[in-house]
Amino acid sequence: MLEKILTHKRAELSLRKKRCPQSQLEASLHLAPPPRPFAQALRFPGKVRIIAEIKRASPRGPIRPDADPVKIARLYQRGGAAAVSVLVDERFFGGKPAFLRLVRWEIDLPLLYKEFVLDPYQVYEARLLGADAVLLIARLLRTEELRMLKELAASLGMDSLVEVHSRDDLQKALAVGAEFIGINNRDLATFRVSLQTTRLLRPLIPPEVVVVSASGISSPLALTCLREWKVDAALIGEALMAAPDPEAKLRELVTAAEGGEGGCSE
Ligand SMILES: O=P(O)(O)OC[C@@H](O)[C@@H](O)c1c[nH]c2ccccc12
Repeated sequence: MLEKILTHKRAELSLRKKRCPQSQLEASLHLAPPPRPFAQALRFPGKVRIIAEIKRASPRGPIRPDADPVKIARLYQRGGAAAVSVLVDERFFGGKPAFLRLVRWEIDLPLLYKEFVLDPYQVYEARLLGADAVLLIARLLRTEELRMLKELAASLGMDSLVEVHSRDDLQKALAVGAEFIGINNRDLATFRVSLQTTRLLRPLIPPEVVVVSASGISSPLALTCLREWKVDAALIGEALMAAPDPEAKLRELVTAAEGGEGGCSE
């Protein structure tokens, strides 16, 4: 599946570059709303902050296919999210780049451009749409590519959330000096999810790095564990998007993330 996504993404990119060349994106950057700090908005020792994700579908199928991204963004802001992640991939995740621009007008929270970023073109696009951070998946990029994209994002005022799933990925992230790391509990090739990925990789990350745990987080108990493991933030998509009342679900999770009762029994 991952190969299929990447093949499609490369074809899509070459088409989009023809329609709107990178030079045009670069020339329009002055029109973008100014970038805001993303990673630092998540630092709250003793608490886990929540990055709520707007995700209408996943490669496994539809989640909330007709969801209005603007309405969901408003619910997320009201429900206590610290930041919002917007899926922009259309083919596999039901997103659209335009969602990010619409959400940027609607709410004040920092925004993450959630995409399979392979090319500088996408980093310029992210900024033009109003993103404050971009996702860079270590597994998909060589160390030098990762470094180059991270530096480009920084030069445009954005943070890079470097996503890791293994020790090899983490080594790459640390080699490029990532100060913002996302541990993906889901293996992108097999879709298997385990919170243990966070438990195992967290201690290998230096304390000054802002750490996010992503994927498969759906219960107050999971948040209690993440708090015990000293993770700064949890990135949550499906559990919120699939809930009958996403705002109520978010409030329930925020309460646990800020220090509810009970210990982690994982
Ligand atoms: O819906 P979940 O299980 O809460 O997961 C959210 C997020 O972690 C997931 O959407 C994700 C993590 N890394 C990605 C890379 C590309 C696309 C999507 C993702």
